[in-house]
Amino acid sequence: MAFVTRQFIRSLSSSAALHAAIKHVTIIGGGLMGAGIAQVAASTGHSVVLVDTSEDILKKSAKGIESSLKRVAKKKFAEKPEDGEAFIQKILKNISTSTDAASVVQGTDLVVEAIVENLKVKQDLFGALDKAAPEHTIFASNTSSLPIADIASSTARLDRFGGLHFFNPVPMMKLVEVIKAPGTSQQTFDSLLEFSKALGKHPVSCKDTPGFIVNRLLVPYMLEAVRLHERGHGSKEDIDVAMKLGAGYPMGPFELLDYVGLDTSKFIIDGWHEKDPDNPLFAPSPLLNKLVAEGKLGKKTGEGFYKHK
Ligand SMILES: CCCCCCCC(=O)CC(=O)SCCNC(=O)CCNC(=O)[C@H](O)C(C)(C)COP(=O)(O)OP(=O)(O)OC[C@H]1O[C@@H](n2cnc3c(N)ncnc32)[C@H](O)[C@@H]1OP(=O)(O)O
Ligand SMILES: NC(=O)C1=CN([C@@H]2O[C@H](COP(=O)(O)OP(=O)(O)OC[C@H]3O[C@@H](n4cnc5c(N)ncnc54)[C@H](O)[C@@H]3O)[C@@H](O)[C@H]2O)C=CC1
Repeated sequence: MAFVTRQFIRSLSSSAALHAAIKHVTIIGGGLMGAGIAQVAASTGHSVVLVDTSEDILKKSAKGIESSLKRVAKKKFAEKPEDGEAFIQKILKNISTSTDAASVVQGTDLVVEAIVENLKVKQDLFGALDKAAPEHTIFASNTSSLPIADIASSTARLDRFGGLHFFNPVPMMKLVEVIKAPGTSQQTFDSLLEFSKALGKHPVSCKDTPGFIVNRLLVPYMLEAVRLHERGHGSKEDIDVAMKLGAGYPMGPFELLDYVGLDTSKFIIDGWHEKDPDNPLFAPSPLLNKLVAEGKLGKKTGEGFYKHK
């Protein structure tokens, strides 16, 4: 009995220590998602290192974070703009940047990866980070569509590896899917749930199944919208208006595809099609492939299904 009690207290205190430990976060990938995750983590008092492959990309990420914070501050401090500026500067002070992931993970409690949606590239990154990061560091991927277990297999810390799937735009979207892979320990999963709550998000628990919850439903819907248009059964404008006014969605499927990025959408579809070639839900779209081949990747490049200013 005394043993059970001592063990129980020990497990409570070590789990409390782990929760308290998620203070220093390294975000790898400063694109749409990584910049948003960095913004939210810094805004909730975490110290953040944002990593990408070049200083130029990191400068663009920092600019994006600053303009997103300006939108938040404008609303929050409408009466006192000078307080808004101090609010922005305080948050920006919590973020530093680096192009050398291996050197910065040495002081981190949690790594959140938000790089390109490619299994091999993610495995190579985590394989290298596994050697550089301390024992206690938890690894998490923001993958939209890849199995967490496959990404984690490049490391020797399967118990300290899980999924943290955020939604775009991260500062606005309340949901985080927390994914427990077969190897993820309960303690790691609890820490990821706690971390999501500390960010002010609403976590849901997911199994490590294709697309988790949201994308398993969203991807077939968005692809079917593109196919409907490809069959000549509706203009993209009409389909978008129909889903906004008829189904209450904030964006139509073509607007959302442009917002997510057509390259990322194609990576997801191609990956699922390769694994399940006979499934008509994941059949590739000639129109989407054409736009990606032309470098029209959506909002981030100024043109996708639509032109963006
Ligand atoms: C086929 C393959 C497909 C694969 C897909 C996989 C991708 C994934 O893995 C998972 C995903 O993320 S899926 C995408 C999920 N996101 C959505 O569905 C977004 C839908 N859109 C919206 O919710 C609103 O249009 C939205 C919130 C974006 C904007 O709202 P509005 O339309 O009303 O426009 P605004 O008037 O500009 O904004 C409303 C308020 O939000 C503030 N805001 C917007 N963006 C912001 C940002 N980035 N940072 C800070 N604040 C931001 C804006 O200030 C405004 O506030 P108010 O002034 O109070 O109105
Ligand atoms: N776009 C979206 O709406 C969502 C995307 N995701 C997922 O998040 C991840 C990132 O997506 P986005 O931010 O949209 O992509 P993005 O293309 O906007 O950004 C990816 C960033 O990662 C950087 N990068 C690539 N390889 C790297 C490496 N080895 N080391 C460091 N940085 C590297 C790139 O330079 C780029 O800045 C993907 O796994 C995607 O599936 C998840 C939720 C929503």
